[in-house]
Amino acid sequence: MLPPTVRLCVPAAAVQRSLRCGCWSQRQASTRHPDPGDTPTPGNPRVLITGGLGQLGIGLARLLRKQYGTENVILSDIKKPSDEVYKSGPFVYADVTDYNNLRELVTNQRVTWLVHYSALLSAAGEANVALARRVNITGLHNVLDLALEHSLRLFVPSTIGAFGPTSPRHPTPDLCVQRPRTIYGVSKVHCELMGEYFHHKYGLDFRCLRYPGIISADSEPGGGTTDYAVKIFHDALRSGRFECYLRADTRLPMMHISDCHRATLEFLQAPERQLSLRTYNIAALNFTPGELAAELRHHLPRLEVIYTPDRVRQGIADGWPMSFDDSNARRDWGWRPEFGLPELVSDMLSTIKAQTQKDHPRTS
Ligand SMILES: NC(=O)c1ccc[n+]([C@@H]2O[C@H](COP(=O)([O-])OP(=O)(O)OC[C@H]3O[C@@H](n4cnc5c(N)ncnc54)[C@H](O)[C@@H]3O)[C@@H](O)[C@H]2O)c1
Ligand SMILES: C[C@@H](O)[C@H](N)C(=O)O
Repeated sequence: MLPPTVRLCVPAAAVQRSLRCGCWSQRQASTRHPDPGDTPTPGNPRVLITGGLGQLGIGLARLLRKQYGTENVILSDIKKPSDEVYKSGPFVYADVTDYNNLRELVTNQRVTWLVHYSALLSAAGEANVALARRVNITGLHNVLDLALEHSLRLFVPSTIGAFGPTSPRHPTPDLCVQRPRTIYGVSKVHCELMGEYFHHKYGLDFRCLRYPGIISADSEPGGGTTDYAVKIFHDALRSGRFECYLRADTRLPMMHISDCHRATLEFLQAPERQLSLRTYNIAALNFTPGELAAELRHHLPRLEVIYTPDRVRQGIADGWPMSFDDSNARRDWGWRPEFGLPELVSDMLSTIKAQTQKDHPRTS
């Protein structure tokens, strides 16, 4: 429960900001208007996903829509959706750096859960630190204020990138030294701490999972250090050759996208009394590029991989965890991954082949 002074104080700050920032009506054109529909209840939330057109958002929306109904899950982004996404359910333009834009959306659509996916990932952040600060830090402040003002359940993912070279790396526990050396990592530690602070001080229902590198077949990664583990599948099938920007022995925690989406849903649904932490590591597997290539060669024996380490991404990976200790998530809310390395590789290959067959029926 918020103390009365805080309840009064947060909306006042929001109103001041809304006066400074102006309005957002020019963006209505790109909106597939959601139907505000049934009254949201704790068992039937109304969910807004920010940054929803990246690697993770569309798949999570699909899962949440199965559970809570298509009209109750609104995807948003600053990018234009494909026809398929646009037709699949509600989509609205939302720039997370624009507080008024978000506030109007949350109010008009009676949003009760906010999944905040907008971010610049690790490599993209190093390439544009100023933009990463704006999207990852200002954007986060906007959603935290909104979540507090409207009593939302707020889910924000963190990452293996929230740790740095001085953290224990093999395995990395939930609670330990966190001194990341990327703007991405710094913004995620800031997020973890701000969310937990708002939870302890004002009772905000803040929930955060530290995701490993996520591997998906039908959505592209958006500028991270772990992207190689997606691209290798596409190049292996297309040309039988892959040039890797990490050394063969660079071990990182990874996860199949289905496990990531299921973990997110299960964590969002977990009763508050079961959560002893607000930020949890989740793990599935960890491997090196060399081990991934060896597993791929069980299917494609002639695969050729050459290693040309990229200074920036190798530097980032060298300071990240090699494996994650997720025992708290397993104990508190029953987290269990399903995909090991052989299952992940088989699934990626068959999904990409099926996709290619669908897109180019004569060439495959
Ligand atoms: N994919 C992974 O391996 C991974 C691992 C750990 C954590 N995460 C976290 O999960 C979340 C989603 O990751 P993803 O892989 O889908 O990222 P992504 O880079 O693929 O997508 C991010 C989306 O944010 C959008 N965006 C950028 N600026 C914006 C703005 N001003 N307003 C609104 N949207 C904006 C982009 O258009 C993009 O669609 C991120 O917070 C990321 O840190 C991802
Ligand atoms: C690990 C994760 O946060 C993201 N895939 C990145 O490499 O930046």
